[in-house]
Amino acid sequence: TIALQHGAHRTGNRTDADMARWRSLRFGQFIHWGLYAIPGGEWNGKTYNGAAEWIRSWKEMPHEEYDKLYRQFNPVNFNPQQWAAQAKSMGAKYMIITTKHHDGFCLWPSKYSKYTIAATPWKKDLLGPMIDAYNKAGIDVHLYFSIIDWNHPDYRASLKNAADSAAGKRFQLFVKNQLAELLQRYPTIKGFWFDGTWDDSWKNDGAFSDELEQYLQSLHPGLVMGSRLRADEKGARHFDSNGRLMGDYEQGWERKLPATIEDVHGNDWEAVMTVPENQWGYHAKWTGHVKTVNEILEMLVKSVSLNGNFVLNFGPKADGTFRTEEQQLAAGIGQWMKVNGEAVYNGTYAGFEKQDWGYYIRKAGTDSVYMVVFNIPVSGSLRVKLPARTELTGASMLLGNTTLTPEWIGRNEYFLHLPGKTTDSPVVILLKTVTGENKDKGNFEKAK
Ligand SMILES: COc1ccc([C@H]2[C@H](O)[C@H](O)[C@H](C)N2C)cc1
Repeated sequence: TIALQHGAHRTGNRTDADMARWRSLRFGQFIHWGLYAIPGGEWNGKTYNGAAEWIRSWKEMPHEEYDKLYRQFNPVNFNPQQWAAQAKSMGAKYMIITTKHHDGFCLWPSKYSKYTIAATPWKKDLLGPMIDAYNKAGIDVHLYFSIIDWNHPDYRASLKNAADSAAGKRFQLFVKNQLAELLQRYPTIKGFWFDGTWDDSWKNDGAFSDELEQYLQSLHPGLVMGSRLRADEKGARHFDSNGRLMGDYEQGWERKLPATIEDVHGNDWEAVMTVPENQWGYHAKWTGHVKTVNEILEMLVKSVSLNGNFVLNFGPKADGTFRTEEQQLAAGIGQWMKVNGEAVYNGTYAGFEKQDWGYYIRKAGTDSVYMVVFNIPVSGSLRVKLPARTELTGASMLLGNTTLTPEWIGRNEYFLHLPGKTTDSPVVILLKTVTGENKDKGNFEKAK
């Protein structure tokens, strides 16, 4: 291995209570909200086909025009209690809010910048009421923070000369001050979700990112921060130059999921997902495929079955309301979660061989294994293949609490026959299993 000062400082996952809590929550809501919601992907009658929150980078969007938008930001319909109630009914257990996206506009009245909510007609802090409302609804809040800051005069993508280096140093202090300010103003937050850390100016100063992470942990012990913050001294990101994960969980799964348990290398991880193909901030005209409730549920269940968290993104409008599609998704997901959420919360990799009908999820540290069925076979019979020396002693569908009698079909395989009625939502079955050492004679004797 390569000797590293600023690589990973830990092998294996964090085992403390704060990380166990993050791991147990499994389902989060991302919220991208800021000035980009005003144009909503459109400018002067033309549509920006990229991500709406990147419109400032669009050549048809004059920077000075974008930078005046704060003068009209006035979310008169913003109702944080409604936001929190919607998230709670959807079944989200944590929320990640953009405190400052790449454009540098701060949703809180930072004393280190003039480009904040205080300069808008709304004037008031948006983060405080939001965090309070979500916490009151029993939902943890994490703060998204972009290192890239297109508004700050000292931001440099790369440091080419002494002047750049001096600006870079001022900018690093600005970042450190704003993050400390956020922790001081919002002490109940549980973590930072860093973004915008791919430029050379950041990548080439692994020492700073390492010291910053340790500084933030010292201010707020237990803080959960993913792998996007750090670079090691050789410019490696997410995984250090010895291939070891930096940060508390792998944070690279953006609009994509791992395929198998091998893909996550035993690390904690989180996937973040947009509803349309690639829009985080509000875009007036979604084009392309808009994901359905069942598609989102499958991504959530697949993530949990592979030991990960899943975060669904919402992009509120400039006035503070959510678009109909997002309201309907939240309601549809929540309906399923009300009955089946127990298979998601505290869910972990079951250690069973994946079957075609869907996903196994083990309730952390227990013998309770859930089957979440997305593909009901034409036979209506689900093949359940258990690890060697494991016996299936019972099964029940959560919906209607219907008991299913396993039909043993040899060694450690069983059929579960679903009752005739069809359904258009994933079916969750709770399995009761016993493992070799403490099982009765049962079927293994016959099979010998
Ligand atoms: C260059 O490709 C990018 C860069 C940044 C992103 C940002 C999005 O604006 C959004 O904030 C997402 C979470 N983040 C990775 C996405 C793709």
